[in-house]
Amino acid sequence: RLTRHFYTKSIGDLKDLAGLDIEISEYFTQVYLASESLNQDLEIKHLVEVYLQDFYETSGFADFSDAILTTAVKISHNPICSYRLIRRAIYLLRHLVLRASFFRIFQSKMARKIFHFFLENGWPSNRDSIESNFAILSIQQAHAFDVDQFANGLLATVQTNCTFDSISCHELRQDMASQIQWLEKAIEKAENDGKTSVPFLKLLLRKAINKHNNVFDADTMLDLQSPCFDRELKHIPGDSKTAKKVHTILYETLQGKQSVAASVPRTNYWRHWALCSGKNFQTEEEKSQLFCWYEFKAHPRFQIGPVKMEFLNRDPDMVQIYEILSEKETLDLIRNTSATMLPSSVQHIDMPIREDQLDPYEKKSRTSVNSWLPRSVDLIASRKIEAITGLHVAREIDSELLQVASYTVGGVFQPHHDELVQEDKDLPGQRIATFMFYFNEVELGGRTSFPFLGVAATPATGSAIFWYNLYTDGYSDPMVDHGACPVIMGEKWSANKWIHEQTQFLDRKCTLKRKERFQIPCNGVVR
Ligand SMILES: O=C(O)CCC(=O)C(=O)O
Ligand SMILES: [Fe+2]
Repeated sequence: RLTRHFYTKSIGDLKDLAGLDIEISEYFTQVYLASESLNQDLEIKHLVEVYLQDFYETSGFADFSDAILTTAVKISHNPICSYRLIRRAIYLLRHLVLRASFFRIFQSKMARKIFHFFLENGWPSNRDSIESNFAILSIQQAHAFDVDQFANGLLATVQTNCTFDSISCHELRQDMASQIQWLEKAIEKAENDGKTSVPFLKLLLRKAINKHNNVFDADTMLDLQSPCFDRELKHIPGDSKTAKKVHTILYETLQGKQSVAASVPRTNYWRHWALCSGKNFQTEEEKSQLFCWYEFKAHPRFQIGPVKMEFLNRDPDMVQIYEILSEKETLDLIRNTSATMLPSSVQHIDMPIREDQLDPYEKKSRTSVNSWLPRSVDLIASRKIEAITGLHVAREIDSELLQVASYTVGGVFQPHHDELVQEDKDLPGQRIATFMFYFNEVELGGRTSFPFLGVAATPATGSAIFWYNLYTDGYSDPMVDHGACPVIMGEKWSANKWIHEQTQFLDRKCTLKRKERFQIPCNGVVR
């Protein structure tokens, strides 16, 4: 193997770890119940107890609605279970295995299996720990999840069996308001689970409140990134419960639950997050232009098998095309990709605010793994894109290789524009259009939001979304910024086909008129 596992970003790697963890726990349970051998080393015995308690507290009782999925999949699909799993591996399992007597006591196939697994794939590292924190905080931030409910396992509308313990709550503390809320939760949890020192947490909380009150400024309260509460906090237990987070106020404003002075910034982050949790900002007038239809004219083949299409937006036109790939085709493409995925990078990021003003967890603009499929593999998909869009796609000069990406729980791609920033001389022109497939349905979250259009697309198996990135004059259309919302539960597989402008020139003529848009026809008719 050339690469280590990416436990927090790659769903396959995470499932591997979950599978191993289940086997380990079953084995430890047997040993613990059956033999006296653990009494030879009381420290190991204690570590095994702690490990098992952690396992049974979370994954051990994993019992989610879908009976078809294996336990390892259910665990990797749940952000809280996955978070606890990664920590169990980093802090508890490593401790255990590194003890000199481990292999003496567990001279078994299982011990060798553990050893080989981590030798081959690498230990979950400090980096995995940071990334899993980031994942949880992305979910919390985008959805304004209440700390109390989130810590007790509520994910939007789904109550799960996994919860955060006092150690997790302590680790999840961030700046200001979030820090205070997580620390209060950590104290509450520590009073019951005894895993962390309550006086220590109280000290941290006192410090956090002082810091908050020092930084808090009522006049600039509604500034863009204020991570504060809406007032100074008193040093009395539970005071923060009656204060509102400025984040929450802004969020509720966008949700339409509150109206706040016009000074509230409407940056695309806030809109992005609100879109992620189901809000829509299109006007009634805009909505009245949307419809779905059977397309049977774009290509002769659609005469006998029309495709289901839907306008999600007009001007710029953005469509979702349904059931364009069969389930088998999506599974084949996933299978062809899985072995070669590496963490995604970005060429640039179109941010409304400067990088140094961002919270640490906003800095990671794209947390997924991806890889590119050879042209021979994506040919069927490319031909379908050609039939639907009327663009040239299949040849080397027409488009980039199909980029398949997958996201685990908490995986995001912050809002950005798909245009190429540094024009690559080898590539024939700008990315005139994007055709993006969804290979699966996401259990919860994972939409693609278009903050400026005020609409988000929902992943549906075998469907795709399509839009033009450029005006007909060749300049980029800023309205089609878009971002991937955090996956709350499940996993997400999508694939981008970036179509280049050069070979389209006979069919998509450029114009001298400024800022005119390409239109997507409905059975040959444009507006
Ligand atoms: O996966 C998504 O929803 C969006 C991905 C995207 O925008 C990209 O890869 O450029
Ligand atoms: Fe994109």
